[in-house]
Amino acid sequence: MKLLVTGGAGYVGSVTSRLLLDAGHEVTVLDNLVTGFRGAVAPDATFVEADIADAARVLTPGSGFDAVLHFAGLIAAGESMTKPELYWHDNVVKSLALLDAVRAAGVPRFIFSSTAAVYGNPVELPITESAVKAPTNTYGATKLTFDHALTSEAFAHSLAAVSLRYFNVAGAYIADGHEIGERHDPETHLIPITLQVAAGKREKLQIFGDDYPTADGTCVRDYIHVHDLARAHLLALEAATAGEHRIYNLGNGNGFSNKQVVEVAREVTGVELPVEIAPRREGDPATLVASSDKARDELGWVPEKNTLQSMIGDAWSFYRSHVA
Ligand SMILES: NC(=O)c1ccc[n+]([C@@H]2O[C@H](COP(=O)([O-])OP(=O)(O)OC[C@H]3O[C@@H](n4cnc5c(N)ncnc54)[C@H](O)[C@@H]3O)[C@@H](O)[C@H]2O)c1
Ligand SMILES: O=c1ccn([C@@H]2O[C@H](COP(=O)(O)OP(=O)(O)O[C@H]3O[C@H](CO)[C@H](O)[C@H](O)[C@H]3O)[C@@H](O)[C@H]2O)c(=O)[nH]1
Repeated sequence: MKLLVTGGAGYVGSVTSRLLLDAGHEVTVLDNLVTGFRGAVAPDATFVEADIADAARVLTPGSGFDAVLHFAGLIAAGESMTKPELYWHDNVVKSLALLDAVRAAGVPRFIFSSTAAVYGNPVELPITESAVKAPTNTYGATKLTFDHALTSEAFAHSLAAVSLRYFNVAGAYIADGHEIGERHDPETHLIPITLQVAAGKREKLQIFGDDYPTADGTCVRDYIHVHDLARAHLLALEAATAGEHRIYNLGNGNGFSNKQVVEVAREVTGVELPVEIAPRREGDPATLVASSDKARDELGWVPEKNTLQSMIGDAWSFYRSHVA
């Protein structure tokens, strides 16, 4: 297929581009590099440095794209509480402009990076796709809003839309001579921050809150290896059906507390990581654990790298050779 990958200079988009290219697809990456890196774009993809709001430059009528995979966006849940306007603009206003361009160019399929953050504090665990959606942060609210836009787009204009609701993405793609991993600046995610401490780039790790209603008082998250996540996009492309908006949770169904993540990072890196308990971060739900049964049943998706050891191990390997 001829594919447009927005956000292909970022973490998940660059790994997925690699798998798409290796599967024989033709990939154009569109990214404005606001948080991404030119060097992360797959060398055998065509690169267009542009904003998604200007996607019509690439998605011209007759351009013949078979699908858009939309990874571009702002992703820091904490920042979305202090600078919400940035999130509404990038994740909704500009994403709607992208959708206009998709419609005008007649692109039949659209795969969207949605998030576990749409659910907020779950009423029941594990979280299924039909669970109550009550985001506790602006980031999740913007992603849910665009999910709604896709539902109406599929219904009204026969788009084959798929939203993949990722839980916490971790690890690096390390295969066939490629090493592609997470590189956010500033970094806000727990695992790479832990690795920065292990590498001596930060003095200590702050754990945001230890008074949550969880076994050890710290937040619990469901981590998914980026390689498994990228594979789900290839399956979603195959499954996308005109006039339907399909939605799938992608996680492992296992929750790990922030303290457990630190313990495994200590094992993997061999470094005694100094930790300080800090106040809660605004907008953080206590526990997020996925049910991915629907993705398993309908897409045939089975996560293969589902231990924290493998995720933190791959992230550490990438970090030492490419970031530190
Ligand atoms: N990383 C996670 O844990 C996680 C979890 C759930 C969902 N997601 C979603 O997955 C997607 C990718 O996440 P990531 O971790 O790879 O993020 P990332 O920050 O590494 O990549 C995002 C990319 O989008 C680009 N971008 C942002 N706004 C743009 C715009 N207006 N026009 C063009 N390019 C733009 C950035 O330059 C960057 O390269 C995001 O939509 C995010 O919300 C990520
Ligand atoms: O220095 C830090 C950084 C994070 N945390 C904690 O670690 C947990 C995980 O936080 P991350 O920032 O790594 O990830 P989030 O759960 O906030 O969010 C991530 O996963 C979500 C889905 O669950 C979203 O989609 C989002 O894009 C992505 O940032 C949270 O309890 C957070 O408070 C710390 O204690 N210290």
